[in-house]
Amino acid sequence: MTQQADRDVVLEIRGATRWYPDGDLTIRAVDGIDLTVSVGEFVAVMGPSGSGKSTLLRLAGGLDLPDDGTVVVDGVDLASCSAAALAGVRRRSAGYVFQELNLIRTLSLTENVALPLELDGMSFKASMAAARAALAELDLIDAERRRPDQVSGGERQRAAIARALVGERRLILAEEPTGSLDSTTGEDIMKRLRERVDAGAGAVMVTHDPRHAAWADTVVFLRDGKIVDRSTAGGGAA
Ligand SMILES: Nc1ncnc2c1ncn2[C@@H]1O[C@H](COP(=O)(O)OP(=O)(O)OP(=O)(O)O)[C@@H](O)[C@H]1O
Repeated sequence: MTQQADRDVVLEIRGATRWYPDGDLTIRAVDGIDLTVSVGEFVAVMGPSGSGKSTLLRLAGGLDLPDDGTVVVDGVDLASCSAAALAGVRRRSAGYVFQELNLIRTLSLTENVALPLELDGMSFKASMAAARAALAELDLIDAERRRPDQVSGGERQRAAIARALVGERRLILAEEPTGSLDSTTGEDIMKRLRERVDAGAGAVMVTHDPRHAAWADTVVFLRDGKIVDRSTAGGGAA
């Protein structure tokens, strides 16, 4: 692999295993998973309830650490990080779109998107400028001064994607990002996410909806914590 190719890898998971005690038994929520994601690559994760999708996403974002195996985000091995360094990776490298979005209700969309940068020590002025650029990429600049409850559900989703990818971040981890949106708005969100990935990010998205998975390049299917199938998807091609 060339150095250039190495730099394009934003997520490298090797043999990741995460287990939970369950009485006398052990639940292997994630059981020896390998997954590599590069810039420009969109991976959808599907599988039945309890198959390990959320656990895998949490490991990828450093919200949880594996009991075995390695997770490398943007060249940083998360196991070697202190708690502070791990928080830094979450602010600088990997952005998470939670199902419930977690936008702060009292802040404008720009302030919401700027927040991770400000927390990372960037000046107010520079972080607001970067937030506006991230909002503009998702066609939200006209709504930048509004608060989350003053915009549509689709606009809130787009703002959450902008926040996940503001600044230098190149990895977006999304949990069913279309939530309760109607199907037209849901498709629009997928299209935006696809465009943002094509512009220079890697994405891993957990979804139950095959129409949304069709926007990905690769779909991985989990069962009992293992990848049981990988297939090539349409990447959004009509
Ligand atoms: N904190 C925890 N403590 C104990 N068991 C857990 C914990 N988190 C997850 N599990 C178990 O690990 C397995 C995988 O859970 P996970 O939430 O990753 O599945 P999922 O595929 O995301 O499910 P769903 O589609 O229902 O959200 C399940 O058996 C679950 O009960």
